[in-house]
Amino acid sequence: MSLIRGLVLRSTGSWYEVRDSRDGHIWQCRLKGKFKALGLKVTNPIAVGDYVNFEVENEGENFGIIHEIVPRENYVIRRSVHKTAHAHLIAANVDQAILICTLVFPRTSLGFIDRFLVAIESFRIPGVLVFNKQDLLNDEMKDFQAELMELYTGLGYRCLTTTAVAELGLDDFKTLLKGKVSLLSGHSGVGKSTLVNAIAPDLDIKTQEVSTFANKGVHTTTFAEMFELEKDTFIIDSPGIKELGLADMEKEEISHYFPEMRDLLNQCRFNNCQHINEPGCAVKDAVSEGKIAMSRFESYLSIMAGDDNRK
Ligand SMILES: Nc1nc2c(ncn2[C@@H]2O[C@H](COP(=O)(O)OP(=O)(O)OP(=O)(O)O)[C@@H](O)[C@H]2O)c(=O)[nH]1
Ligand SMILES: [Zn+2]
Repeated sequence: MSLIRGLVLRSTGSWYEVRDSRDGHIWQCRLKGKFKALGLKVTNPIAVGDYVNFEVENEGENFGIIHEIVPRENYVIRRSVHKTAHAHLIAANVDQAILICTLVFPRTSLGFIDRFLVAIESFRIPGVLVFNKQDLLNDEMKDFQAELMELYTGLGYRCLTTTAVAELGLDDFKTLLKGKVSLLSGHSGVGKSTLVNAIAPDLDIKTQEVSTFANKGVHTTTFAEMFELEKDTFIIDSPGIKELGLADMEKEEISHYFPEMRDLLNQCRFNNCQHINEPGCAVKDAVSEGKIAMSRFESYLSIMAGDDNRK
């Protein structure tokens, strides 16, 4: 029996919409009875962005049966708040994670940006910040934004500016996406839909809420969806930052997801230093010397303190 390679664009938990890698044809697939997951402890074995090998079940009706998953480059999960419970797989094989931000209407806080970046660092996915609504910034805000862009570019995150409503910066945004699988995130109201609609008017990227019944009561599970903007260019509309939760992250891990702290970590006096108030802390020294931005250190402290990560 010959298997066909395909890309999972959408899933409801029991059905998978799979794009035939040969011709882009869409198949409705279900899992083979004895399907073997990839060993991750997750509630759903397959997510959007997964490549699978499937068998044609019914050519005329476009039904297929998924036999196996192709090993993943990376994946994004929503960790469970309860350590014993399984995590939810959001997406796989993501080339970059883009946060759409705005400094006004609504203002994306620095804490929120940093939480996003910490989450994607933990998944080892490159991060990009797109600052939208340039038309609404006064000079003071523009200066502030320039400082932020310098800060984040210096940390290795690409930064772009756009004005979706006036179609400014859209070429850069398109170039950013071209040939890649991008996860798009951002607070409601930052202009995510406006941006995507401006570059791909035929799409309708409304996030889909799907309710599923689990053993004990009702759960609302949000599944991400993948869209093909043009050949080989895909976006995943991710349900939001809370999906990239830091809930179950170990405290010792967090500093490793701050690129500016990483190289200093073995220079602290105590090897279990939490970089909060220990003497001889290389991270705190770097903060006092201005080598680490105060806003980043504040985000670090707030994540360490377990503050709500949804704001
Ligand atoms: N002034 C200005 N307004 C913008 C810009 N981009 C989007 N908007 C407006 O901001 C509002 C929210 O935009 P949406 O595209 O719906 O935002 P969203 O991020 O998709 O939000 P959800 O649909 O809730 O997820 C709309 O009224 C847009 O017209 C921009 O660059 N400048
Ligand atoms: Zn330290």
